[in-house]
This record gives sequence, structure tokens and C-alpha cells, in this order.
Amino acid sequence: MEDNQKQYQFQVNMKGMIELLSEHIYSSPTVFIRELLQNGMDAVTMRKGIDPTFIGQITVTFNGDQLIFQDNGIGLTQDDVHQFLSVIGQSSKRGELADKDLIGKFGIGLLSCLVVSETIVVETRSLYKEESVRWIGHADGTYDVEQIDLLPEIGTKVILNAKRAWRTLFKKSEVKENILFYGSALPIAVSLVEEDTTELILDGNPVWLDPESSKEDLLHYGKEVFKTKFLDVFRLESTTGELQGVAYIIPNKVNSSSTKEHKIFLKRMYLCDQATNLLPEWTSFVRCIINSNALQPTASRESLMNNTVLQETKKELSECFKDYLKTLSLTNIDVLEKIISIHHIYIKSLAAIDTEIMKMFEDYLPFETNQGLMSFGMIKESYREIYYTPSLDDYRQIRRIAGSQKKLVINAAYSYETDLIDKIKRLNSDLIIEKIAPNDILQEFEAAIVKDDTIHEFVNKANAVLKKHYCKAEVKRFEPKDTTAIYIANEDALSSKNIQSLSESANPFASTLKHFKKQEEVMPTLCFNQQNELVEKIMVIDDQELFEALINVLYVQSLMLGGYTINKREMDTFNDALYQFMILGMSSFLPKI
Ligand SMILES: Nc1ncnc2c1ncn2[C@@H]1O[C@H](COP(=O)(O)OP(=O)(O)OP(=O)(O)O)[C@@H](O)[C@H]1O
Repeated sequence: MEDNQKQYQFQVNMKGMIELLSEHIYSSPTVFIRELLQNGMDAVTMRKGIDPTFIGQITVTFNGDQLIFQDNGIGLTQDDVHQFLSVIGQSSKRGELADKDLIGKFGIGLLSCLVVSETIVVETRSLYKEESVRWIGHADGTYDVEQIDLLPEIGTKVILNAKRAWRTLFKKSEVKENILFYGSALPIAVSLVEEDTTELILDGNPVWLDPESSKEDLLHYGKEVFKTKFLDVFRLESTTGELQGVAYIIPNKVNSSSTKEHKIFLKRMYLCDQATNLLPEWTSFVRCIINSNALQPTASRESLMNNTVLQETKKELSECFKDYLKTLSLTNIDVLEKIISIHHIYIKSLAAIDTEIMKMFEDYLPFETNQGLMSFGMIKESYREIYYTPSLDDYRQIRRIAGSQKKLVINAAYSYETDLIDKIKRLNSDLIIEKIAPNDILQEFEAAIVKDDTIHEFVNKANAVLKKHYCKAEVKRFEPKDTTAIYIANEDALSSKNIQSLSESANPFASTLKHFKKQEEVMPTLCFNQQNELVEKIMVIDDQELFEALINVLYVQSLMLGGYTINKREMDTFNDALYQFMILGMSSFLPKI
């Protein structure tokens, strides 16, 4: 460095730092409880590293607006205090033990106490030195250190004085709730002390991590945690993620958009309730409690870091789910059937990507069909030819018109359902499984009986009326007889119709849209029923005005029956026609002039 250059030290604006922590990094001011529990736990783990038989404990004492977190862990020497407590971002938790067993790693956790307390007082006695130190950290970034009388026991006390605004967070009930929330999985006893009473609130042995716990114990625990009486429970394990846990089967249908709440712990400390990157979407039928020693937290310690360990763990967890379902199929078919009947969406989306599951559960999987909800086993038994449609609009139409046909049509509109059917097709080469569109059904209606030119003329006349609706006429024979006409439009025919009506409206893109108009063959069809009495009569009507009104009414009526949206022009035509009928109907009753 040249003589005229000086080197300066970065300064940290403590107030800004605390604001950053409280407003942007941590989602709640209660995280100071998590950080204190974590530091106490880590200090005990370090002491246990030296003496494995050592039994650690954490005690929280309430003293008015003062809270004292005390552990009997490794403690700090005066040098440690300067080195680790007083330098932000400095942590003693480095090395093999830290990677494997310690929770803290960033060296910022203690700062979270300054969100709720003006100062942090630490009184500590190290395992390594016969001295005790008091360190006082202030919110303005300064700190004091002094030697104090030797504390009677090795360990550390952190003393906080509630800021006015956060007094309620220091109340016993509140602290207890937060300790149970963050620390329920910690392998350490935690007691609360107020005046003369001591209450042990955690014993360090959570039921769900105990391999001896029975299914009943686990279900009971799940009910307490999630306030739900679950259908069943199974264990989760991953070697890569050094993960153990339990998965509870939700007893009711789960909306795919609803948030999936779990309880995720890292090194036995609560991390978050979301596991979106750890559990695939098809596992949405469970709520999990999971602890991992190998997954990594993000710096806010509120979500999981997406790394290769996480990806591998995700695969291993998926295997646990599959193993559970496989075992159920051999040991408890009743529960399996219940799960499939409630959560078939998820089991089906798993089957769509997993051939083994597909083969195993194929017969149980339910499908929505025009003949009602049916399992694939039932479908296979009763039909050799199976049809499906991947469009919900098409399915709705087909359901209405294919009933009389006795054809079986599956609604395959869910995103994974087409993949599933493709897979079924590959696995069942003896079955005929085909895609179907509404127009295919139309082709199968019985042809009209043609005696003379009446039908031909009727179709021409009706076409002239229907042209403005972007629709063409046809005459067939179908059941039920009292249905006058059916409107049939494939998905692409409907979009042509919409483009057509847009291009005729005052739309700035109208001229461009015209180029996209589809040809004649995708035009929607109004199929009249020759077997219907009214249709028979319309065919022989002479009056052009009345004919037009009748065709318009039948057209709009068919749209309504099919559940289609009706545009303004269609509604106006319908109203005009109705008006004409009323006048006509009244004409013979009006007084003669
Ligand atoms: N109860 C305690 N007993 C012994 N040492 C402690 C205790 N609390 C804090 N320390 C020391 O202070 C350091 C800083 O603590 P802090 O909570 O800020 O960060 P950390 O725990 O290292 O990491 P993280 O930010 O991930 O929590 C720790 O690394 C540790 O050396």
C-alpha cells in the first residue's frame, strides 16, 4: 500500500442491521426464542462431545419483564466472548462436529434478541477456565465485558429485558407456546421457572422420533399437533437426508391449491411448515413431521436450501410413500380403499409417473365417466371399448349426448389423466381405448330417413338462418325423442365460433382475427332430431318469418341445455323470436276492430 493510502475498517450500522433482521430476514419477532434454544442446545452438544455421558438442560426463568435463558453447556471464556459474541458473523461452530451436530452456523442468531430487548446480557463460565464473564451487548453496536464472581456452574445465562412493545412476548404462556413450537423435537429437557415453581415442558424424547412408539401413540400425537383425527400414519426415512419422520393421511379431500402444512425440523430445531421442494405434489394427501440432520437451512432459517442432498432425499421419501401403499395393498385393503376413494387425484398422478404403482392399483383407480364414477376394474369388466376425452368442454357435451349411445366415455381433463390413460393403454393391449370428440358421437347418430326433398330443403333453409350464429344444420335420429336438437361443437369449433364473433365486433384486432377463421368442417353443428314431433312440424312450415323465429329459439335453447355461454346477439335473437311468438299467440284473442 502506498504512503498516501490509508486502510479503513467497514462500519456496521447496528440499528440498520436489526431492522434488516426483524423486517426482512425473520418473519416473526419470536425467533429470538428459537435462537436462544439453539445456542443452549449447541453449547450442550459441544460439552457432550467431550463427555458423552453428560446430561444437558435448559432452564427459562421469568422475572417480571426479564427473561433468563440458562444452559449447562460448554460456556465461554473471556477470549471467546471477544471473539465470538462480539463479532457479527463470527461463529465458534465450525469443523466436523459443527457440520454434523450443531444447529447454528451463521454467527448472527443472537442479534435477533436485540429486536425485542434493548440489551443482551450474557453471563458465562467456560468448561475450560475457572473464570466467569459478563458481556453486555447494546443495540447501538457497543458492548461491555467484565470479569464477575465465579458462577456456581459451568454454562451460560442470557438475560433479556423486554422492550415496551414486546412485553407480551416475555409472558410465561407466550414463551411456553413458542418454546413448544420451535423446540418440541429438541433432544434436551427444557423447564420453566417462575417464583418457586418449576415446570418441565419438554423431556427431549418426542414420540414421533421414538422407534418404539406404536401406531396409536403416533396417531394420538398427530391429533394433538395438527388438531386432526388422521386416517393412518406411516414412517418416513432417508439415509441421504439423515431424515426420520412420520406422515399422516388426511381424512378428507385436499384442495390442490390449499397450503400444505407440515412440521419440518433441522437438527431437531423447527425450521418451517412448508416442504414444497422436498415432497412432490402427489404427496399432498399427507401431513408430515420430519427431522433431517443433513439438509441445509437458508440464512433466514425458515426454508430448505435446494441442493443435491435435498433432491436425493426427495427421491428416497417418494420411495417411502410407495412402499407404504404397496404394503397396505397386502395388509390392509380397507384403509387402502379409503385412501384411494378420498385422495384418488394424488394416487392417480403418482400412478401416471410410476409404472409399478400403476400396475398395482390400476383396478382400484376411479374415473369420472358418462356412466358415473367407476373404478378401472369395473370399467374393464363391463366394456371392451373405452373412450376418453382430454377436454372438459368436450366431456360435458359427450356426457349429455353419449348417454343414449351406451358408450363409455372417461373424463380425462385433469393434467395427468391423459398420461395415465396412455399408460393403461400400453399395459392393456387387449382393450380398445380411444380418444373421442363430440363430433364422433354425432357421426354415430342414426341417419335421417329421407323420403323426398323435405330434409334437404329444411337443412338449406336452417343453414341460412344459422349462418349468422356460425353454425350449420344437420338432421339425424336419436334418443330421447323429446330432445328437439343438440348443439355439438368440438373444442376447436368453439374457439372458431369465438374468433368469429370477436372479429365481427368492434375489436381492434378484428381484421387479424379473420385470418384465423377455421374452415367449414370445424363449424359447430345444430343437429335436429327427426324423431321429434316439433321438428317434424317445422320441416313443413311455409311461413319464412315463423320458420326463422323457431330455428333461432331452438338454437339458443340447445346452447342453454348444453351449458354454453350465450352472447348478446344470440340473446337478442332469442328475445325477438319470443316477442314474435307472443304477438302471434295473442292475435286470435285480440278484439276484432
Ligand atoms: N449459550 C451459549 N453458550 C456458549 N456459547 C454461545 C452461547 N450463545 C452464543 N454463543 C457463542 O456466540 C456465537 C454467536 O452466536 P450466534 O447465535 O449469534 O450465532 P451462531 O449460533 O454461531 O450461528 P447462527 O447465526 O446460525 O445461529 C456462537 O457461535 C457461540 O460461540
